[in-house]
Amino acid sequence: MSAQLRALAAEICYQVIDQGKSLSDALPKGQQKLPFAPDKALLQEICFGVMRQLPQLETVCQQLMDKPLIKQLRPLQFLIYVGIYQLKFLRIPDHAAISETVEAARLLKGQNLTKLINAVLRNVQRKPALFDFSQASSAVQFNHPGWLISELQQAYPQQWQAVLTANQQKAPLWLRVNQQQISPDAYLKALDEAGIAASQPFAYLPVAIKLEQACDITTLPGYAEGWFSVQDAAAQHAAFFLAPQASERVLDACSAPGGKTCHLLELAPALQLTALDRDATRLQRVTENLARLKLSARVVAADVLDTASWWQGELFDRILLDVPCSATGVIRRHPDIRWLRKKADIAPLTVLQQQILQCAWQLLKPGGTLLYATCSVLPAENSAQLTQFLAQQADAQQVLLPELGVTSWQILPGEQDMDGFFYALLQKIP
Ligand SMILES: C[S@@+](CC[C@H](N)C(=O)[O-])C[C@H]1O[C@@H](n2cnc3c(N)ncnc32)[C@H](O)[C@@H]1O
Repeated sequence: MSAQLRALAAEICYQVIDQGKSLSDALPKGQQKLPFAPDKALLQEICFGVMRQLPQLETVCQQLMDKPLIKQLRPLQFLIYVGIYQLKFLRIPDHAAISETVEAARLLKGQNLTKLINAVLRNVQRKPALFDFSQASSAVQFNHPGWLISELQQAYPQQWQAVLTANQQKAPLWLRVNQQQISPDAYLKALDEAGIAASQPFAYLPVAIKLEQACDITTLPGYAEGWFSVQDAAAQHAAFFLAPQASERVLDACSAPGGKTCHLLELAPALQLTALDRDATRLQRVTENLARLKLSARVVAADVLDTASWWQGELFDRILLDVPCSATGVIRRHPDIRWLRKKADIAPLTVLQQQILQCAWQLLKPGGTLLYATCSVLPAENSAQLTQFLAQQADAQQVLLPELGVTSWQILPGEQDMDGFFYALLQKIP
C-alpha cells in the first residue's frame, strides 16, 4: 500500500506538471484508489509538498544525477522528487521512505532504476548541504516561477517576500455559518460542545468561523443539515460587501461552484437571484449547494456576454462579478496554480474581465451597485481594470466598501489568515 501511495503521488505530480492537469482533478482520482483516510491525507500532503518545493527538489536532483531521466521515464523522475520530499519534510522514518519509494519504482515499471533511485535518496540523507539554496536564483529560493516573482516585486516592493512566504503555508479551514439554519453564536457553541476549537475573528462578519485545526468536515456538527459551508474568509466578504436587500433582483454573473451565490441567499433568502455560469458542469455544483443549504435561485448555463441567450430584459439592482482570473491569490490552497498559470495567460484574462465588466454594467439599474471581485494579486486584473473602466464609463463611480471606508481592497495572502482577493464596489450614477 505504501509503495502504491508513492507511485500514485509520482503519477499525479507528473500529470499536473508535465500534462497540465489541475491538482484538484488529479488528486481526488488518486485518492479514490486508497481505501484508508490516513493514506488519502498522506497522498495529499506529498502532492501538495512536491508542488510547493518543486524547484528545490529539481535543484537537489541536478546535483545528484548526471542528467534528468528521459521523457518516457518522467513519472519516475517525479518519484525521485516524492522520495526526496519525504526525507526532507515528512516525519516518516528514512529507511521506510527510501524502501517504499524504491518499491514504487517497480510499480511504475522502473525496475532498472531502483539502484539509481536508492543511491540518490541515500545521498540526500547523507548530505544536508544539498539543501543550501542561499546562492540559488530567487525562483529556487522561493519556489515560484520567475515571472510571477517579478510581477510581485513590481506590485509590492515591500511585501513580495511575505506574499511568497504566505503561499508556502497551509491554509486554515474557514467555515461560513448558514444563518438561515443556525445563528453563528449557536454554531460556535455546538463546535465547543463537540470539542472543536474555533474563533470568530471579524466582528462585522460573525458568520466567518476559523477552526484551529483542519478536520474532516463531514464530521462537524450540522454538515448534513446545511448549517455551514467551507469558504475562505476573504471570499465571505463578497456577499457582505454587495449587501443584497429583501427581494431585490440580483445577478451573480460568474457563479460556479456557488459559494458566493449561496451566501447572498443566506443574507436575503427572498432575493430574485440569477446564478449564471458558462460552465454547465461546474454549474451543477451550484444546484447541489443550493439544495444542501435549502436555498433557491434561477440557475442558468450561459455566457454572460451573450445576453440575447439568457437576459430577460429587466435590469438588476445589484451584480456580483467574481470574474475568471489568474487565481494568484489562492496559491496556498492550490499550490499547482503557480506552475499551471503562465505569464501569457494574464493578458487574455484581462481582456475577458474588461468585457464582462462592460457587458454587466449595461444590465445594472441606475443607482444600482456592482461588486468586482477576483482572487488575484496582480494589479493588471484588479486596480488597472478599474482605472480602465472608470476612464470609459462616465456613469460609473466608486463607492465605499461597508465597514472598511475604502473603495477597493487588495487582500494579500496570509493577511488576517485569508486568501488573496480583490474587491471594488461601483455604483451607476442615477
Ligand atoms: C472565480 S470563478 C467563480 C467562483 C464563484 N463565484 C464562487 O464563489 O463559487 C469564475 C467563474 O466564471 C465562469 N466564467 C468565465 N467566463 C464566463 C463567461 N463569459 N460567462 C459566464 N461565466 C463565465 C467560470 O466558468 C468560473 O466558474
